Amino acid sequence: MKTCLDHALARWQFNGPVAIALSGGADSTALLLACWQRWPAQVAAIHVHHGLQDAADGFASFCQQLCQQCCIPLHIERVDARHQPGQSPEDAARKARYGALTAGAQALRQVHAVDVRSIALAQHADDQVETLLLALSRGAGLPGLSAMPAFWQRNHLDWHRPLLDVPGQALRQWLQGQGQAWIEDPTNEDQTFTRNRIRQQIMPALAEAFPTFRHTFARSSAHAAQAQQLLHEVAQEDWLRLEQKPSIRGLQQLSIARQANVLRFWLMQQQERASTVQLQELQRQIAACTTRGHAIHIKVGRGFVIREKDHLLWVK
Ligand SMILES: Nc1ncnc2c1ncn2[C@@H]1O[C@H](COP(=O)(O)OP(=O)(O)OP(=O)(O)O)[C@@H](O)[C@H]1O
Repeated sequence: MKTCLDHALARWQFNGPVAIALSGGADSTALLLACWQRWPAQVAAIHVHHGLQDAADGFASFCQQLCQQCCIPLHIERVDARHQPGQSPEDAARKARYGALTAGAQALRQVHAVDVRSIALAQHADDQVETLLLALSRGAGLPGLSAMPAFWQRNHLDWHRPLLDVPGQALRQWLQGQGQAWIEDPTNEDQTFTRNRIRQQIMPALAEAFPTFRHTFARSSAHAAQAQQLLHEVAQEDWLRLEQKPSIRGLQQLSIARQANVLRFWLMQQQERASTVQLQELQRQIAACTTRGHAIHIKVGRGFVIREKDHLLWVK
């Protein structure tokens, strides 16, 4: 009988060869093994050695053994994922991991002669719901509610999440059916992480109250992603109309919603994000800016938005 995993892989299209981001946990072990069974000559693996946990060596040697057994080319990339002051440890580890996976794809090309075009991550349907709930708990806007995309391009690579429709439990059952072990991450039990509390306390309650919640929540995220795409297109049009400069007069002519949308778009270009309160204050000051002498100086992200003649400027 075909499993959800079989169906997900049957629908998945990628430019080969593909490197699986292999942590040694259940999800990426299942993705690697299932891909290798389907496309034995098209699959490689990258493991990122974080050095964050004492267990990191154990994860790396598990990945090494698994890949050796199946003759799958593996690259292990070491990273220093220590976080900067003010940055969350998980955020630092995630950023370091994406850089390391890109470097790993290059190493597979150079050292193993595998011409990797795509990287696949093993996040599944439960991870998607957790991401959406975390976004809701932060009061996120549409970008956060869109949750994780199944496909994007970055650094000349295609990035995929082919398992977003597959429940986590189905992956573990599939591995058990194959007699394949995996490594259980000891931090998954740690209730100080919000994600773990969601997994252990909220997900079972959701399953009881709304049996199809994975599917319907994913549909809501897809609607949010589509609406966000529209907002992005509107921002691009407004930005062109402003002649690609945040002119105060031009901004004043937009509705409050369009103004907020194009301001976020402009700040994104500076790699910055305004909090809701900062954006509201900025808009209040733009509205009040009716005389030559009106100064603007507002903290936004790691810098300030200031008035420079007829325009806004973002400075550090
Ligand atoms: N150390 C790592 N090396 C390579 N890829 C990783 C590593 N850690 C995570 N990934 C990839 O990122 C995905 C999401 O990571 P996350 O930490 O959310 O999940 P995980 O609990 O490690 O998943 P898994 O059950 O696959 O271990 C993983 O499914 C995997 O594809």
